[in-house]
Amino acid sequence: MEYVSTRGSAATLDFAGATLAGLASDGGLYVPSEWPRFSEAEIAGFAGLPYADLAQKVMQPFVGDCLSPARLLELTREAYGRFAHAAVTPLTQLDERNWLLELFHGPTLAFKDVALQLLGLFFEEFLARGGDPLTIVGATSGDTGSAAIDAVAGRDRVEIFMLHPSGRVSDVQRRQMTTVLAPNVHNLAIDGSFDDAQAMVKRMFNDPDMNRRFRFSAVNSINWARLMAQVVYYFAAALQLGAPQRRVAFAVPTGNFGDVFAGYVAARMGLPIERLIVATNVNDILHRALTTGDYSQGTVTPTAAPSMDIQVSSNFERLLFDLGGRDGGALSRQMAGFEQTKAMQLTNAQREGASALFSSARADADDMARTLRWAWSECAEIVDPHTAIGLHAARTADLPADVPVVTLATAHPAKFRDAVERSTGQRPSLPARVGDLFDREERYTELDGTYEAVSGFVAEHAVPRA
Ligand SMILES: Cc1ncc(COP(=O)(O)O)c(C=O)c1O
Ligand SMILES: N[C@@H](CCOP(=O)(O)O)C(=O)O
Repeated sequence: MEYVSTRGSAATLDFAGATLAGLASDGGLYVPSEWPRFSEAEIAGFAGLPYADLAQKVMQPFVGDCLSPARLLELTREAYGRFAHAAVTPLTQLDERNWLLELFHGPTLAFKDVALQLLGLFFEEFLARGGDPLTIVGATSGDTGSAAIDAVAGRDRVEIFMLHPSGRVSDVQRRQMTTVLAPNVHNLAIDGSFDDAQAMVKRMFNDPDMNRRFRFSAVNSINWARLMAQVVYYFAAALQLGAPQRRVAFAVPTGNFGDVFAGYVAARMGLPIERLIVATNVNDILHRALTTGDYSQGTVTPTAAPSMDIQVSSNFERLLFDLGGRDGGALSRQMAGFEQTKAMQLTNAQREGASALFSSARADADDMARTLRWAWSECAEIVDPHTAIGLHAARTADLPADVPVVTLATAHPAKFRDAVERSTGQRPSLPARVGDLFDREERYTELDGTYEAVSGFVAEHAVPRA
């Protein structure tokens, strides 16, 4: 399998190359040159497989000959053996129609672990084949940071710099990052929003001087390997609900459009998905884009679902590329316009293509609180605020009556226990594996939100190319 850039001019890479590169050198994102497709019989044959085995089958076409099937299976077994639930991503029924896909049984209690536990192993595997040490620079609104740090802390030949917006992540999220004291981990709290942090990361990847000195890679969902691993749980859930004979809809709490893009990939691979419902909070650039075609960046409003406080959704570029005829030159011009003016209109092909599979809903603070209370009082489930936004979208979606709706439960409620307690009166406790979080020492560096401050810090602490 070959990987091409959404902006058309970067070198084509294989899976290992795309994983280590993270972002393409022309500023675009890597995507497979074509979508592998399973037949209905092949999908039916996946039913009942253990999660790690299913993961190997779904991912092998993307990995190609960079890893043998036996080696990929060893890695998926190692990654998913670290999860606290035997099913890895168990499915829970809420009512006649609504299901929750619990994606928070990994080490850091959010869906990011599903991909990042594996990505840490891929880095180790591919770095062992030679080349310069890696400098990972990432941006987080709370969850990617802790999952990525857990995945690479203490690993040889990897240094990680994780930028989070100062004061805008929950206490649990911050401590999950800042109490990891491994020498290769650098937490940077910056003035500004997640979008500012993400823009800085992308700028560093395209800074010629920094690139000459350091070999950068990404742990955000701009890295294709992140999304590839997330495709698997769409198959796992749909198979349990009767796919491929039965169609299933998914409601996905969305910020950077990574998780829901993985659902799109599953559909392109042949999984019969009725609809992908993009659920946003009041930071609703995606809801506006999907309903009116207007993709224009507003200012970020802090909410009780802080991981979704995002107004520039990196992976939307992958969708626009695929729906716009895979024309890298045209997309490059469209994105350059957006980067200059902070606004763009979707083309007719992009709008029509998106509306065939996606719909969207926006939840404000009241919608979220009401849904948290509904889940607790009617279904005896405590969900986290992000999941509540997904559930709000699931419950208000216009779908055929016989289609089950799976809401992705993207984080453990204890990560956001103040917000959960405010709405439900229930304070979820932290699972035992992170129980001493508030007794641990914290270490992080506060930086002003300028590129110079961040790149200067990275240049001082990263391991240069040989
Ligand atoms: C708990 C939680 N839910 C939802 C999201 C949104 O996912 P995505 O950015 O892939 O759209 C995030 C952050 O990415 C998150 O941390
Ligand atoms: N919500 C995310 C934001 C980064 O998203 P990513 O999926 O692109 O890494 C977070 O929790 O950090």
